[in-house]
Amino acid sequence: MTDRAAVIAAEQRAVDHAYECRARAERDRRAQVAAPSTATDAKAGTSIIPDVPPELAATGDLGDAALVTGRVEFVEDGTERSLLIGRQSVFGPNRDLVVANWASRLVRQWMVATPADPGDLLLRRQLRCHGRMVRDYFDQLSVARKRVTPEDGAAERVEPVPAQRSESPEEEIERLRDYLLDDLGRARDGAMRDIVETIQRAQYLLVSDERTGALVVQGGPGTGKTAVGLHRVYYLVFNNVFATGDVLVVGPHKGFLQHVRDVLPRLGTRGVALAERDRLWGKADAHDPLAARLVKSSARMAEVLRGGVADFGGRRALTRLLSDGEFRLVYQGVFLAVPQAELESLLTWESGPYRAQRPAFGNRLVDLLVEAYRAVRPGPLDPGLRKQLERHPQVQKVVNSVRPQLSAEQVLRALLTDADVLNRAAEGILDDEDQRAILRERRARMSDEPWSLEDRICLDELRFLLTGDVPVRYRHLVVDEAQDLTPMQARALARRCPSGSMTVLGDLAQASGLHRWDTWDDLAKVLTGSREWHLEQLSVGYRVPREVMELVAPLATAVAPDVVFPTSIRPAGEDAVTFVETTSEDLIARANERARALTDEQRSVAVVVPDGLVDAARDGMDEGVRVLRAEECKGLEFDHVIVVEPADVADRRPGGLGLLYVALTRCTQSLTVVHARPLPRELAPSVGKEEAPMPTPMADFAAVLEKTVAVERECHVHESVRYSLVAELHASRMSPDPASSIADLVCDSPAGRVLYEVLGENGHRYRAMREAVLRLMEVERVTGEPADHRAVVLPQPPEQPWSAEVLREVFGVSVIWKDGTGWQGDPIVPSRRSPGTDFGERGIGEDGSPIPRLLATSR
Ligand SMILES: Nc1ncnc2c1ncn2[C@@H]1O[C@H](COP(=O)(O)OP(=O)(O)OP(=O)(O)O)[C@@H](O)[C@H]1O
Repeated sequence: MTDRAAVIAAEQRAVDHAYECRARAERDRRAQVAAPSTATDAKAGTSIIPDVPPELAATGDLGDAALVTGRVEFVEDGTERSLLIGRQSVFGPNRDLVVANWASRLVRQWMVATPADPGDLLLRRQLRCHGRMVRDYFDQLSVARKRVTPEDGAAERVEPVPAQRSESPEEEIERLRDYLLDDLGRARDGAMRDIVETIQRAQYLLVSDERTGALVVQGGPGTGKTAVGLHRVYYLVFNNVFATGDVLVVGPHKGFLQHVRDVLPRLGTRGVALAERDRLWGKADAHDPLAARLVKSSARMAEVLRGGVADFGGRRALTRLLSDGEFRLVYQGVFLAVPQAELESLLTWESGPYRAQRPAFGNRLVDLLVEAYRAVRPGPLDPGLRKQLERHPQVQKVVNSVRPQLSAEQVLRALLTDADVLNRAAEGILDDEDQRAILRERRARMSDEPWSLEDRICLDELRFLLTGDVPVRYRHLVVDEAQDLTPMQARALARRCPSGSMTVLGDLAQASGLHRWDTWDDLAKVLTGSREWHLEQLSVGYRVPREVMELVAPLATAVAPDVVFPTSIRPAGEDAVTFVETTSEDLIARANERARALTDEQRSVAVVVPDGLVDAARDGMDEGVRVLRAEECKGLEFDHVIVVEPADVADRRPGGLGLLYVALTRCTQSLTVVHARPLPRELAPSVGKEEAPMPTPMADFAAVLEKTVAVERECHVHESVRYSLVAELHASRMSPDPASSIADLVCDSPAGRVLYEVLGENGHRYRAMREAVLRLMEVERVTGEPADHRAVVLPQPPEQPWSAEVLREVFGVSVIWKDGTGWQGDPIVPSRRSPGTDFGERGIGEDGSPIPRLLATSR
C-alpha cells in the first residue's frame, strides 16, 4: 500500500466511526430524549470540548452530501489530539465530540489559523468524500511540531512551531489550485451548492465575522460573495446570534432566488426568508419612463415626500382658516385668542412620525387656550376644562386643517398629479425638468391610480413618515447585488433592519442600476444610518476562466476603476473565448448553432441577449436552450455562455457597461460572443482574433495607451474636466490640442509645452494622482514629444491636503483643479521656451494662476 493509500485507509476508518456514531445517536434519540450532562471522557482520543450540546446536534438528512469534510490535529494540554470536521456535529457513545460542525466557534480557530500563526493547530486536512467513502485528501496546513521535555520531570509536551513567514494569498491559491479545480470543474446544473468542503480562509473569516454592524463584501464576479453571505447566515444561526426568523435574504430577481434556495436548507437551516428585491414593496402595476424612475429613486425624493406631507395643512392651511391673523373662540363666556404667529411656531416638525404631530399640535394649542382662559378667570382649574377645549369644534377644525389625517397614497397622488403641490414640496430640491419628469395625469379615483415600482417605494417611505411603522423588521439582513440598490431602496431596507446588522454583498464594477454608488461608504451610510460597518474584499475568482477575465478587465476598469480586479483561479482553457461575427439578421441563428454545438447532457448553456432581441431569441432558439435578458443573469452561472450583440447591452442606459460585464462573467467553461455591430471598445478586440504583428514594443504599448485613453473618455467626469480646461485655456488665448488619441491635452504656452493628464471620478485621491504621473511619463515617451511642464488635472480638490505638494516636490509635476471660485493649484511658471514656440513679446501671467495666461490682448 502506498503512503497515500494508507492515509486514505486510516481516514476511512475515522469516517466510518463517525457514521456509526451518527447512526447510534439517531437510534438513541428516537428511543429517548437524552438528558444534558457534561462530557468528560477523553478515551476515544478526540477532543472532548462539545461544539454544541449533544442533544442539539443536527440529524437532518444529508442527501448525497458527505458528513465529513476534513480533519484537524491540534495540541490540547501538551498532547496531540484529532477531530473530524463536517456538516453536522456527531457525538460518540461517551458524549465525546467525534465530528465538529464546520461552523462552530471551536472549529473557527483552526479554520483561520495560518502557518505563521497556527495557535494550537498542527494539521488541517481536507477530505474529499463521496458520501461516506473517502476518495482523496489534501493537507491545507501542516505545521512542524516540536517535543518539549519540561525540566521538572513532567510528561513530554508537543508544541506547534510557527512558520517564519506568512504565505501570501497568491501562494496559498497556487498550492490549493489543483485540489479546488476538481470541485470547480463540476458541471453547473443551475442550483448553487454549499462550499463547506473547500471554503477558503479569506471566505471563512467573513462567514464567521461577528463584529456588530454591517459587513460589506466587495468582490468581482465569481469570488464567492453569495456563497459567503449564505454560509454566514448559517454560521450566525448555528451560533445562536440570530434565529432563522430574524433573517431576511434579499436577491436581485426570481431566477437568483431559485439558484440559491437549496443552499441554506442543505447546510441545515430552514425557515430563512428569501425575497426578490423589487417585490419587497408590493407588486408594481405600472412602469415609469427612465427620467421619472431616476428622479423617484433618488435620495432627493425622500425630501420631496416629506415636503409633500408638510404641504397638507401647515401654514398655508392656517392662513386660509384665520382670515385676520388670530385664532379665536368663546368658551363659557370667555373670549380666548391666540395669534397666528404663535400657532405657526407650533408647526415645526423635526422628528418622529407625522401621526404624532397631530395630538402634539392639539395639546399645545389647548395649553395656550387654558393659559388665556386663566388670565381672565384665575383660581382653581376646572378639571374638565382641557377635555372640553380639546373637543371644541373650532379647536378640532384647526387641528384637522393644519394636521389633517393623511394616507400615503393621498400624499403621493397629490405630488405626482398636481404641479402646484409638487412645486411647493420640491422647491430647491428638484428643478423644473425633474418635476416635469414625474408629473402625470390624475386618475378619476384614487383606486385607479397606477403605482410603479418606484412609486411603491415612495409609498413605503411615506407610510413610515406618516406612521413610523414598517411592514416587518428583521434583526439581520443579507443584501446581494447591493451595488444596484437605489437610494430610496436602501432607505427602505434600512427601515426593515433598524439594528444595522447586515451582510451587504456586491461589486461596484457590476453596477447596472439606476443609481451609481462611487464608494461603498456612500451606500453603507444610508443602509446603516451611519452606524458601524466594515468593508472587506474578496479577490480570488472561482467561477470565470482566466482568459475571459482578461477580456473583460477593461470593462471593469471603465465602470469602477478603484475596485480590486479578481485573480481567476481557473487556468485559461484553449477555447475559453470565441468571437462569431455575423449579420444582424443571422445573430440568433448563429447563437443557436453555437448553443447546439455546446449542449451536452452534462453542461448547462445560456444565451444572454439584449432586451431588444429577447422575443426573437425565444422564438428562434432550439427548445431547451435557456435564453436570458442580460438583467436576468445577475448572480447566476452556467458552464457555457453565449452573449449576443454586446454593443446593444453596453448601450443600455444607465449602467450598460456594468451590465455587459455581468453578462460576460457568467460562465465556468466558455464564453462565445456573437455580434453584428462592432464590439464595444472596452472589449479587447484582439482576443480570439488574428492580428497583424506590431512592429515594435513601443507601438504595441501605444495601442494599449490608446485603448486606456478611449475608455477614460467614456467617463463624463473626465471629459467635463478636460473640456473645461480646454475652454479655460482658450479663454486665456492659448490653443490647446485635445485631439491626441494618447495625450489628454497638450498646450504650447509662453511657459513652454504643457502636457496635461486629466483624471475622472475619484481622481482626487493620491493613488490615482500618482498613477497619473506615471501615465504622463509613458505618454511623453510614446509621443516622442518632450514637455516642459507636466500637470495632473483633478476633478475636485485633492483628498489629502499634502498630495499636491508631494507630486510637485517628488516628481516635479503640477497639480491643478477647478473649484467654485476658479482654477486652483500650482501655477505653471516659465521655464525654458519649448523649441519652435514663438510667443514674441507676450509673456505669461505671473499672478499665481494655475492656467498659463497670455498677457497680450490678442494674438
Ligand atoms: N471556496 C470555494 N470552493 C469551491 N467553489 C467556490 C468557492 N468559493 C466560491 N465557489 C464557487 O464559485 C462560484 C461563484 O460563487 P458566487 O456565486 O458566490 O460568487 P459571487 O461573487 O456572488 O459572483 P457574482 O458577483 O458574479 O454574482 C459558485 O459556483 C461557488 O460555488
